[in-house]
Amino acid sequence: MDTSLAETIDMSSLKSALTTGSLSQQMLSLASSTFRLAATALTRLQQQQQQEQWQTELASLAHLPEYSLQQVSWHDRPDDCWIVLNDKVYNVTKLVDGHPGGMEVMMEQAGRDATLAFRSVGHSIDAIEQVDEFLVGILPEKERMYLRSRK
Ligand code: HEM
Repeated sequence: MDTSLAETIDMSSLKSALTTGSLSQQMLSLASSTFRLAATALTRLQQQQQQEQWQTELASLAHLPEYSLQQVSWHDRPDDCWIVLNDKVYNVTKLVDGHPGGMEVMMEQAGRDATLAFRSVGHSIDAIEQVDEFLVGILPEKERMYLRSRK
């Protein structure tokens, strides 16, 4: 093959490879920006939904008395046992004896915030629904970690 023809072919295939490469890079970068935008929008939407859910829950709890963590800590005996779950205060005295997970685990949490301990057990839906019957109050706003009002 004549050298100048070979050079022309190589140059044109190189040019096309480069053009195709940069085009696919641009498409990749566009796709990744779109994905990032969609992910950000989804996160915002989830945060907004979570806020709305908290607002609704807060409104339904407005009638409850507020008890501070210090007040809850005074109820740390088997015959007077309170715990905090998700910023809400529960008088679980009647559950202590009959708790399916045992009295000891319950007493380890007596008078304390038991949110993480309760969650880490992986209680059933039934157990989570049962919690409501022991509800007696809510933490004051400055001590809440989950149920915050919109600022
Ligand atoms: C109002 C509060 C609570 C209620 C109504 C409750 C209810 C229950 C129920 C119904 C079960 C049987 C298993 C299930 O259905 O998930 C259970 C198991 C258990 N609970 Fe609770 N519980 C409460 C608080 C706690 C707390 C604060 C702890 C502390 C770690 C705890 C630790 C456990 C453990 C270790 C088991 C055994 C899990 C197993 O055997 O797989 N529970 N609870």
